Amino acid sequence: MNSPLSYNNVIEVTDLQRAFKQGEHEIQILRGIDLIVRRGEILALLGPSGAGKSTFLQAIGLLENGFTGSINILGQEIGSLNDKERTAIRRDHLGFVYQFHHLLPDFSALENVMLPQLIQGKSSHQAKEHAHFLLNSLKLEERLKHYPSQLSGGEQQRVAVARALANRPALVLADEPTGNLDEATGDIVLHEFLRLVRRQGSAAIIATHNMAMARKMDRIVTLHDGRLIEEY
Ligand SMILES: Nc1ncnc2c1ncn2[C@@H]1O[C@H](COP(=O)(O)OP(=O)(O)OP(=O)(O)O)[C@@H](O)[C@H]1O
Repeated sequence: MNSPLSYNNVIEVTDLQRAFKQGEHEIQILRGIDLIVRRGEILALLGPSGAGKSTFLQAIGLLENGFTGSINILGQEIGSLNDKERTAIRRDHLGFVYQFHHLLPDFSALENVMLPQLIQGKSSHQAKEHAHFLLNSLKLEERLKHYPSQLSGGEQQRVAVARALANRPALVLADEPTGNLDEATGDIVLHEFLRLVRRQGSAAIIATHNMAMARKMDRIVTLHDGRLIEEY
């Protein structure tokens, strides 16, 4: 079997479908999504509210079941894996940033960024060094010992970005990562997020309503009527 590192495509999605029961009815939200993302590519995911962006990100982030179609991550067909193997893929190859940061409140900024690395098996020394590096690059060197409640919204979201990148994932999934911030702060955080993602060579799919930022990414895809349309 090839190692995940030998694959050029980080993810291949084929005919992904998802329906939800709403009362008596079944509503088809994703109607057959096809998408290939290559290593290092950064995609903006657009679409009106309710189009299914979060549903799509949850499916390809292996956070939800109930889908049909195929998801292949670094050459591994997800449908053929057991729960333990899926968890390992999430831990080793995927990073997540949400609209609300979901930081652990009783852990400092530094500890929040160390934790995923410790779970992956890095030594405390390695994890600390890399967390320092990420938080310094996000201009949080003065905030390492602060707890989330002692940080501003923009700072909390920058810690969440550092945490998502801590294990150098091949693919970062971000669901409106700056949706909770004012526009100016959101622009700064998204700008720094993109810079770090590019520097470490991760691919990313970023759901956003910020068109100006979307134009700075490599590709723009829009969810419309349950399908993905590529904008050229
Ligand atoms: N668990 C669920 N049960 C029933 N319907 C659901 C469920 N999750 C999502 N939906 C429906 O699926 C549709 C798509 O929701 P989703 O959150 O994916 O949209 P979105 O594009 O991310 O929207 P927004 O930009 O507002 O976050 C919505 O109509 C929503 O009501």
